[in-house]
Amino acid sequence: GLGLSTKRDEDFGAWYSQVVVAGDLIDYYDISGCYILKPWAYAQWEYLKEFFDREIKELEVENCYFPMFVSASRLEAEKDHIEDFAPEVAWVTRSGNTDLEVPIAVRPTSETVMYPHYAQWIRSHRDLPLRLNQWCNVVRWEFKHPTPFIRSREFLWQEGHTAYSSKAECDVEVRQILELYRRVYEEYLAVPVVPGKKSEKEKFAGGDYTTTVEAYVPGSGRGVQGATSHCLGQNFAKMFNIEYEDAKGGRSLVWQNSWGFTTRTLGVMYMVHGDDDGLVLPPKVAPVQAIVIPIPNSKLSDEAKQKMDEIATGMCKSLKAAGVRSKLDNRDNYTPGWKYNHWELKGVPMRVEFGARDLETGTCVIARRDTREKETVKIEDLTKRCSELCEQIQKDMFERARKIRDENIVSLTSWDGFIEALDAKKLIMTPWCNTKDSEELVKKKSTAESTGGAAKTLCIPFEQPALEAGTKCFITGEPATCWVLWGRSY
Ligand SMILES: O=C(C[C@H]1NCCC[C@H]1O)Cn1cnc2c(c1=O)CCCC2
Ligand SMILES: [Mg+2]
Repeated sequence: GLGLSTKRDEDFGAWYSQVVVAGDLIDYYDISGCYILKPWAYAQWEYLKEFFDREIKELEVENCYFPMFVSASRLEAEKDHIEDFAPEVAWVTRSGNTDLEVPIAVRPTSETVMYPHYAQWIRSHRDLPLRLNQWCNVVRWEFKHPTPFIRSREFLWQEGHTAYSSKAECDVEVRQILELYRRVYEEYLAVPVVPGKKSEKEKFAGGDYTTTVEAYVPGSGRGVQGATSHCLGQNFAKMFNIEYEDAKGGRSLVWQNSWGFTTRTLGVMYMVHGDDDGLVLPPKVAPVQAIVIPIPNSKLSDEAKQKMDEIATGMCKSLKAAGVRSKLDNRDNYTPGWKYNHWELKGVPMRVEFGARDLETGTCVIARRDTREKETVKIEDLTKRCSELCEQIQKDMFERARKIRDENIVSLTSWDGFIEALDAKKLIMTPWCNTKDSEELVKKKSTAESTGGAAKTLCIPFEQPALEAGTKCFITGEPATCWVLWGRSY
């Protein structure tokens, strides 16, 4: 289309940078790694937020808001894992011309902000479970190349932080939340994900175990961590002394979870579904699902043109009444061609073309953005058809993405072909002995034997293929204990 000068298969990174601007999602900002979320993108974040917020409230989670500033003493309370993140922490060191006595950190995540207060609030088993969530921004001064939505120095997310009296309750909730993340991707963003457990090397170091939903970006062949739900065990309870008097009068430490998803979800969706004409939005998150474009021609009398506008306005009204988010583009300062290109760049799922001839025949044309198929319908059938198409397009986009994802996962039982598969933009399932050393070895070998970047484990899928007794780990030859999914990743 007019807006994109780079084709997706030519240079995926350049294509993506253009498509997020041409689709009117973001504007660049004068501070590196920061982006402006324009209304077209923010509305999509709101759809995801609306769904997830409603669902966690069903799980009796309550929203709250904690300060974005963290004292150095609190931030450094969790020595072990903070040090390898330290370079990412942004600090406020002065106000006006006056240096602060003690620098203050900007939250990169809120465990250390919240948990000293959890320790104050949780005294008795009657104070449990405590389930809080906040929708907010966080700042991480990343040094890797920033990518809109995927990696930015400030991003929006929700972070849930819960405390229970038993590990069993944590284990249940971890998976309930992970299922909600799967639904965010598969039911709203039409992006298939692999739910699974992170390896010891890849998990959140401060926690007990990490579960994740992993997506696949065909354009780059990379895996991407979609959202994470961690069981923290009692690690933070020990650190912050979050203990309570249990029913028998004894003292116990709480068990905790923390879970988050971010605006990265949107970037993954744009990468998976976008094409050379721009964004392709799944109807569930499309701010406009049907754009109605009347195409008057010069031969029409004024009253005929007036009639067309009235009918087109009526179409929008009827679509809205049926729950289809529609908009009328009858601006007289743009040509139909310009409008087609404009709304294709923005990824609007359906375009309704209404021309002079349609006025006589009482028809209009629906053009699908995903398949580009066109169909002529009677105007009285338009609303019903668009409602049906919203569901059909959502389903078709998901199935198409799943087929492509499945075609790009190969299984290997030895190192042979591993690098070739990575270079062919594949993800790789292998039998594995599940040790940190073997994962380090794969990272080292994949760095040494290719220029495309190291491979890491994305997750140990909960859905495990059969593992024949005696199967060997693909890299160490030791007995394999599971199948694991490898890939280059964002
Ligand atoms: O943020 C988490 C764990 C947890 N935080 C709450 C939401 C879910 C989950 O992401 C891990 N983590 C990632 N990145 C960083 C930190 C960190 O703790 C701390 C310092 C800066 C960078
Ligand atoms: Mg990070």
